[in-house]
Amino acid sequence: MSGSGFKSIGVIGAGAFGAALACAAARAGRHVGLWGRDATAMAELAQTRRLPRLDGVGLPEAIHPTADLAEAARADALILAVPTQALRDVCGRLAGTVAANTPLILAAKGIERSSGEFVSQIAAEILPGCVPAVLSGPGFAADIAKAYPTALTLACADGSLGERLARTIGSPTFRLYHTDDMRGVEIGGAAKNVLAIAAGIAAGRGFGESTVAALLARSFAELTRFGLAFGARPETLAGLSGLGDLILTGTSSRSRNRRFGEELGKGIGLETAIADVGLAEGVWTAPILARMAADRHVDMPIATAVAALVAGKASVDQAIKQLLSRPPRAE
Ligand SMILES: NC(=O)C1=CN([C@@H]2O[C@H](COP(=O)(O)OP(=O)(O)OC[C@H]3O[C@@H](n4cnc5c(N)ncnc54)[C@H](OP(=O)(O)O)[C@@H]3O)[C@@H](O)[C@H]2O)C=CC1
Ligand SMILES: O=C(CO)COP(=O)(O)O
Repeated sequence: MSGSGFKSIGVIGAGAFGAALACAAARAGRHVGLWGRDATAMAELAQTRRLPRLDGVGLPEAIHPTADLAEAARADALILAVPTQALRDVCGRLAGTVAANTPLILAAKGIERSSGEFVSQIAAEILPGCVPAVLSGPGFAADIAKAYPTALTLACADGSLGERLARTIGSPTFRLYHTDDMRGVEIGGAAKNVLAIAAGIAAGRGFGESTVAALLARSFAELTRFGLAFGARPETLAGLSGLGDLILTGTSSRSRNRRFGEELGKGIGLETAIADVGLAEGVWTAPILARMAADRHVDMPIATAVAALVAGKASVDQAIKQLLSRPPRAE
């Protein structure tokens, strides 16, 4: 099933999502180089061909694990699947290695906390000769690796290139919708992580599903207000990468962001919760998201409460009291 997409893909970042996207690309008939920074771990993966982080899924034959960045970068298109706060550094390491006009599919979900830049802005700044695209939507890495039916959105300013990229890594079980609204797709992925922390806090604190549902509906209102203020299209925000991913992340304890919130809700301290769940992008995006919203006078009480919590400026009880003291207004 190799279709009319690009022949080879380099996946930069061999964590859960990078490995899952490598499996998807291999399933779509591509030759895949999978780069990870830990040479020992990559050699072990090449030998065992098992992905313990993804419930032991086997590594398809078409995937070549490597710790040589230049080797993985010699591909028709790249997928960048490192954490948002590491993206600038990794793009810098790719500069001088990656060929001009290479499409870069950005898979991280966050906003850079030092600059307030979205992932496509970071890539455009550090690798101006490449063409950014953004992949986001509801899909846990393990589900994608196991070829459970999933649907995500791939955004690229050049619509025909976006469609070609979607054909390159998409398949009947990895359904990729396409759009040219990159900003909308990257905002959905970044904001939903922060808002899912709030849903987790409510669940962890022992409140029922009614509370979580109300919180998620008001979270979606916040995500939409923020997105519109930053140039996103409403249909993108209401689609897979916005509402779709907010539903998945805000309701499933398999989400690290939601689990981080659950731990805080149960009274576990910040540092312990961070260590327990691993990468919860919302922890790092919350403060900058709240600041960007305040600068544009966008009302985001839930995201702002999460930002105060992760900065250690409010306790869970104080944040809840603050939210519940807001007068209900016209919906
Ligand atoms: N997991 C999921 O279900 C999904 C994740 N995403 C997004 O994908 C991104 C990555 O998440 P995920 O793969 O789950 O996270 P993981 O923690 O599983 O993996 C992150 C990977 O990035 C590597 N890494 C971290 N910092 C650097 C750096 N400075 N240079 C090079 N490599 C680095 C890590 O290497 P090392 O192991 O050596 O530390 C690790 O291999 C996040 O933005 C996340 O929101 C999106 C959709 C689904
Ligand atoms: O983005 C995700 C699913 O779409 C994964 O969520 P977590 O990063 O919270 O685990």
